[in-house]
Amino acid sequence: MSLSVKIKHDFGDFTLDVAFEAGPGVTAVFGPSGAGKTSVANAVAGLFAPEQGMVTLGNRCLYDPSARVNVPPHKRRIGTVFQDGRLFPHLSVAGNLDFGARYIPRGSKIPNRDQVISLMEIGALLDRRPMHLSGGEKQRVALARALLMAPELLVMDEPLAALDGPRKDEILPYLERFTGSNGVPVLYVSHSVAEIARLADQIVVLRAGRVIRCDAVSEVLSDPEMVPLMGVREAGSVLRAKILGHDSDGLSRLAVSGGILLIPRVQAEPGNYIRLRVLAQDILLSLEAPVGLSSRNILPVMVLGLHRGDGPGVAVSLQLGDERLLARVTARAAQEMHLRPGLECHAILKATAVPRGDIGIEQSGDQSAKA
Ligand SMILES: Nc1ncnc2c1ncn2[C@@H]1O[C@H](COP(=O)(O)OP(=O)(O)OP(=O)(O)O)[C@@H](O)[C@H]1O
Repeated sequence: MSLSVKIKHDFGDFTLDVAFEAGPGVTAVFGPSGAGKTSVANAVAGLFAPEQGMVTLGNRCLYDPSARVNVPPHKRRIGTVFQDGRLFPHLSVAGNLDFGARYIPRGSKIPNRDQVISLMEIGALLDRRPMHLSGGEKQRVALARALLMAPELLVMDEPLAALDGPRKDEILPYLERFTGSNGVPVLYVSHSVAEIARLADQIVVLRAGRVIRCDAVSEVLSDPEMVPLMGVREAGSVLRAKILGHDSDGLSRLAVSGGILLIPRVQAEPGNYIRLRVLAQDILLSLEAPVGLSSRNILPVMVLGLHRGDGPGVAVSLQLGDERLLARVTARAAQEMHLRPGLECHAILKATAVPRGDIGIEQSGDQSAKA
């Protein structure tokens, strides 16, 4: 099932002019505040009718003003999850979960209610009203409700934005299960690079109402040209790694394309795949293979390109096996080391540089989508 979006709308002092295709898996819509992300999500969900354009899902046209087509939100087969949960306050959790079922067309493949409840661990909450739920619990119920509508697409608009840091970390594994287990494509609006690195497969980057990039997450996040938009502290790459084993000293051994990495113990069994976000600022470069260094993570890489920003830093994209790595060094170091495309060198990553929040466990049903 693929989503095709082509919309144009003049808000007066802001023009939205966006076109992209989203395939299976999770497609992030990323951009700074005011770039048009929510307007895109609303146009897809049927909550906003742009002046021109077309929205199609699979072979169904959902919106085409020139042909007077505007399928109402509840008939679009799109599950929505917003920042504030938007649960019905007068219904219990069970009532909220069952609400969407009335709009499921006959013959649809309906998800198993008990399985969804257990996936989101909300079995103990079924009799409660939303006002008696925590922010994280509300979002888990909203996720379950969206899934139980048997949607053909899920639209999530900043589903974690209203939660504080620890609450975000708590709900991210549910989102991973959610996006990884059901095979329904997801349009995920966020301005958080960390969330996108962990959850998304593709990314549509918006700036001032236009699409400036639409590609695989691993490509976009490791592109040095994207660093100004991501923010220098957030810039980094996403690596797919297989857990080889857990050592007795508390480190896990991972195979990444092009080498082996050691990082603090990962909470998943050997054989599983994880995605690892490696920040550009946590990578050192060395022309020679370093000896006598405390870091065990020394990977052979080749310089692909450099991007000089306004500050003292240079973003360096690197080829690591089949993957891309992004490093940030000072312009002075880049000059003195004569860093240039084609140069072979060594990337060094401190084992403790990858925080737990930057590790996503891939769900077994989703290997192909995240490959
Ligand atoms: N109904 C409206 N009337 C006038 N302008 C609007 C309307 N809706 C959105 N806009 C404008 O369109 C632009 C994009 O808004 P939108 O909410 O889609 O951006 P966003 O990327 O989701 O931003 P944020 O991350 O801050 O939520 C903004 O400049 C906003 O002021």
